[in-house]
Amino acid sequence: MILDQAQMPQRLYLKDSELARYWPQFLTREQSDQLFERCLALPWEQPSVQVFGRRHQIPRMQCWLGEHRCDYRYSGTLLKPQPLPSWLNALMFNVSQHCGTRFNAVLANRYRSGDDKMGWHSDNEPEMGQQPQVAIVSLGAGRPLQLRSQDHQQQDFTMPHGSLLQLLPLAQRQCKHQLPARKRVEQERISLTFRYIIPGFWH
Ligand SMILES: O=C(O)CCC(=O)C(=O)O
Ligand SMILES: [Fe+2]
Repeated sequence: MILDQAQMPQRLYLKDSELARYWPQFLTREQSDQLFERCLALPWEQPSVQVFGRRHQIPRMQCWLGEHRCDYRYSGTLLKPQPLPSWLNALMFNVSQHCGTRFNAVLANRYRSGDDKMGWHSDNEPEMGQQPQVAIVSLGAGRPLQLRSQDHQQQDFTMPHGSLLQLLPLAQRQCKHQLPARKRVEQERISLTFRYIIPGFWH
């Protein structure tokens, strides 16, 4: 993997193919602070999911929001979207323009401390279509997001307050990513992971 940091956005390549685009300072400090405060008031939940036949609570909080009929199937449960508040809709439009694609839903994740985390996965559920699109806006504590290819090359993104990371469809096909625990982090982190969902896929 090669990260080209010469221009904005920074671009990550695997051989000749682009995997990701990274804007370390997408939002200003003021915008990021205001967004973080607004996100705290979202209807957060900590659902239980079934993994290999056992139920357990996910190690973070989450909230699924989106346009009409953008249901998301996640570890055996079907998430119905909460309506998008106007400030989040405006951010989704802005992120869509930067990424050159259209998002219509967002999975918000809240890591209450460094103990909360998300394990290795790809975001390629069938309702995301053949070219799964995800872009992540990070707020609060800086926590590294790790991207690893099938042949175990790895790139870490530091994801500071107000940064944006676009994972291109190839990154979901060829790599996995995770947000590991960071024992010494006490501050909260919130990520807004914008996605495109085929409306009505599960109807
Ligand atoms: O919190 C993050 O930055 C990553 C979240 C993620 O990978 C996801 O929601 O699928
Ligand atoms: Fe993900």
